[in-house]
Amino acid sequence: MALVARVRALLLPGSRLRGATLGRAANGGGAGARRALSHRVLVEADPAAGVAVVKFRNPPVNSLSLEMLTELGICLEKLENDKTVRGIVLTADRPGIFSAGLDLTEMCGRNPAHYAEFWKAVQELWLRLYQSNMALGAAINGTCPAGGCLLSLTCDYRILADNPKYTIGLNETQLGIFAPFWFKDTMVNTIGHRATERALQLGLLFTPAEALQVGLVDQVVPEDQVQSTALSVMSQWLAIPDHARQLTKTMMRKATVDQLLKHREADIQNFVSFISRDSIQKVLQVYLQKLRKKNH
Ligand SMILES: CCCCCCCCCCC/C=C/C(=O)SCCNC(=O)CCNC(=O)[C@H](O)C(C)(C)COP(=O)(O)OP(=O)(O)OC[C@H]1O[C@@H](n2cnc3c(N)ncnc32)[C@H](O)[C@@H]1OP(=O)(O)O
Repeated sequence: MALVARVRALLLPGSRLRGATLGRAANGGGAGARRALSHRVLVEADPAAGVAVVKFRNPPVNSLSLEMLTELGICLEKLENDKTVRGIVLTADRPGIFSAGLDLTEMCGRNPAHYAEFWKAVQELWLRLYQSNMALGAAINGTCPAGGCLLSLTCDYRILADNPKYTIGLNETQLGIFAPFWFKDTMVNTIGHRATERALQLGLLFTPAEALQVGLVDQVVPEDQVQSTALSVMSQWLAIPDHARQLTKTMMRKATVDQLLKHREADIQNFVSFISRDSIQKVLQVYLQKLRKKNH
């Protein structure tokens, strides 16, 4: 289903996204701050600063399900069309888990049409974020594996909470799957080829100190200062004239974006045939069961 159709489905009577509002904040935020609510994404906009904080709230682990991807896409599209917003900070509504990455239940026991729809939504969100004209910051206030790490890598800078429990990285190989070429390219563009090769083959999840050392994040700060630091760094990015910053960003990212645009359909087909393999289904099911067993 295309984004428009998925949005329609989410807006059907009964959907909690229906009637989402952008009103004056009940609390928090500066003068004139606005707060928009959808089911899984909370937006706190500060028009005076030109910044919106987009908070993930998809319990229990902020996984990127099809619905979460769609809501995030809608929310970003709205912000892109809002002339008062020049920068966005992505964060988790509750500290602990920034995002557990792609929702594994979307990749297990479904049919090929579902896998294709899901992968298309992952591509769309990546394209929207990676090509965004806005300045994007990640205030990483929790653990950040795989697809969660990818989200943060689409941003222009990353601030990570100084908590050794919070790890970040593309750990796909540890699950028995692997990061597709555009995940890899996004990481190469951030930390370079050799560090990416090592990180991806070993499926490394970096502690804050390691992430800082390898350049996966730009700053590690005390947990209660992640958002305020991300906002203060944002003011440096917004001090640059938009057109100059945007042209530079496009120049840096265009080749990577073009690769996916050129191979988009093939990438979907490759994903569908890979994820549909019995052997891959089995490893994903075992991994999910292990996660679930912990709690039962
Ligand atoms: C030629 C081929 C071309 C293309 C090939 C492409 C190949 C495929 C590419 C796919 C790329 C994949 C990207 C991903 O993002 S995969 C997801 C990776 N994520 C993880 O490994 C994280 C897994 N989760 C955890 O480690 C922990 O849950 C976490 C540390 C995040 C939190 O721990 P905590 O103890 O707080 O919480 P629980 O583990 O108890 O989890 C609570 C419940 O949430 C469920 N859960 C967790 N993570 C996920 C997830 N990613 N998706 C769905 N559900 C998840 C977990 O099972 C618990 O459920 P129950 O409440 O039912 O027990």
